[in-house]
Amino acid sequence: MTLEVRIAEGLAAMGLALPEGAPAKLAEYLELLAKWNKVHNLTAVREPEQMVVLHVLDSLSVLPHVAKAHSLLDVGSGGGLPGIPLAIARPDLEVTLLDSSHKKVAFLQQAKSQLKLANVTPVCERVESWKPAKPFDAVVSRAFADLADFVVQAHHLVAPDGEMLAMKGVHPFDEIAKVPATHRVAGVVELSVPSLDAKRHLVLLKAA
Ligand SMILES: C[S@@+](CC[C@H](N)C(=O)[O-])C[C@H]1O[C@@H](n2cnc3c(N)ncnc32)[C@H](O)[C@@H]1O
Repeated sequence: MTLEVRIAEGLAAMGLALPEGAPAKLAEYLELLAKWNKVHNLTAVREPEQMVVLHVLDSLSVLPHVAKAHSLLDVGSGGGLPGIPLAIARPDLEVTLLDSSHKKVAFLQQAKSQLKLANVTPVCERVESWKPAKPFDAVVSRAFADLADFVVQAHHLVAPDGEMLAMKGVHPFDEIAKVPATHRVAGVVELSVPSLDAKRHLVLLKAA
């Protein structure tokens, strides 16, 4: 089975209808990530089936929860996760990929140009000191920081009626207890990722 067919199968299992050509582009992204990974060590996940599940399908499990957003910031994007799969799934969504590592952002620039992702903007900055021209409707992170640090470091980047979304594994009860009083947990959604034998939760945070 090709990567593209495996991705299409996973998307169908999740009930996600993506634009024409998206599975091929997602496969091209994984191939580019695997190629760069040989030299630059961008992600510990290297096996193709694991890349499909842990990178593409895991990232896209967030898609229904950013349906109303017009702009999205991926904080600590690394190799572009979850931001690049979301940008491929939603060409109308303006996606900014932020990372403080020059090496990671060089890869994100390459991915933008090779995959022709007109809606993607890579940025090399530290999140806590970055001052963009406009705040974002959705500020998302995966494997970036605990909830309290995510709120403290990234809250200034969220539009007044926007939302922060943190991708987590098991229900993060302990982290939720430490969310600063400036913010409230608006919801904790259990995410379903086909072929993944582990828990996934999305924590939604809003200004209190
Ligand atoms: C564990 S990686 C996660 C990458 C990606 N989100 C994923 O799920 O595969 C965390 C990333 O956060 C970036 N990072 C750490 N501190 C940062 C900061 N203060 N501002 C921006 N990026 C930061 C690191 O360079 C790294 O690429």
